Amino acid sequence: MTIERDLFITEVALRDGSHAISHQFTVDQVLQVTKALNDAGVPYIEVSHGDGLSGSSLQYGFSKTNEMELIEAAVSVADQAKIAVLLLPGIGTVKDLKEAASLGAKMARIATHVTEADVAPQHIQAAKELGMETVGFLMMSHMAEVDKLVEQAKLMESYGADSVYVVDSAGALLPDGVRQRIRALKQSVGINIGFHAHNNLSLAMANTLVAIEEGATRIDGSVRCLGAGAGNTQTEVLVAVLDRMGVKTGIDVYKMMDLAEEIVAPILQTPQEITRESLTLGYAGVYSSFALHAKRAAARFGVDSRDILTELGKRKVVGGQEDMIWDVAEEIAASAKSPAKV
Ligand SMILES: CC[C@H](O)CC(=O)C(=O)O
Ligand SMILES: [Mn+2]
Repeated sequence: MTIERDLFITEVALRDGSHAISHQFTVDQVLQVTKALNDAGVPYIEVSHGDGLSGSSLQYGFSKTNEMELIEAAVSVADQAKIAVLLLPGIGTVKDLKEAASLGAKMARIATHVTEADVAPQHIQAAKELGMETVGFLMMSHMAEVDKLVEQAKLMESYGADSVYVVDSAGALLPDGVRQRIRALKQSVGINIGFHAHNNLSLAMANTLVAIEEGATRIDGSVRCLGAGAGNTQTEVLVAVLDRMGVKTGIDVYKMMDLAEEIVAPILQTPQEITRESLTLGYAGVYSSFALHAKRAAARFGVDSRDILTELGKRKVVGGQEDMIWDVAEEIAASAKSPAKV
């Protein structure tokens, strides 16, 4: 039976949510969550370290369980859903992609900074050769003007991506910024357009609805908001809202509610909410995955995590520069001890 869908939701809790729980997913958790999502009718489920394949490291945080074991577990219970993996060129390699594909992953999302799509062709082409559906994932999209974003999306299209995503990694975009970006992409590229939100300014749902209004048909969500920072667009809520709007997602609302409550909520160390750190991420335009690192650095150096994040925003620090979090914290602590003379 083919399920009718007006758009396709990718559930990212088992990848983006990895940041929120310091990459501590177990095989058992992944089995339970994936099976329930699959049975609810979610078409794509992303499973990887939070920073993508091979992200497990001192820089980004070590995974409790090897992600290939998690991918294999997810594939074993997903008889309808496709398992997706995220890869950041420079962190993950073509070898990782091959391994994930051999385990049954069917979608590769190749993520680059919004101005650096030109590091993606090799990985996109390798994913296509492996028979995977392929996404160009333009992170920190708020940092690029619309024209630049269009240029980069066209590059992703030229490399063979099936879809291109506007990724609001910092949860910093306002609805009008989403509207302009999705509208411009819709007019300029011929592939599917996707949107990935973070809820740091409590705008994930509103921004996602604007993206859909402007023609995005690939949408990310995280159940119970299990994603970096304040999480992503809450999948079970999105499914309910779209159902009320008459938009077909092919996903069962009650099953989503049940899995959110009974399977995902118990995994959370603390409920996902907009804390002062996550609000600062959106306010200052900082990568959502920096929240926990900044909180730890703040505790270590006895400084305010908001000062660290605000300074990172001013310096336009991007993913891959996590070591800067500690440098900035140390600098703030040092300048507090010896304030500059005026
Ligand atoms: C570090 C990768 C990042 O978490 C990808 C992503 O979901 C985003 O940029 O929002
Ligand atoms: Mn994200």
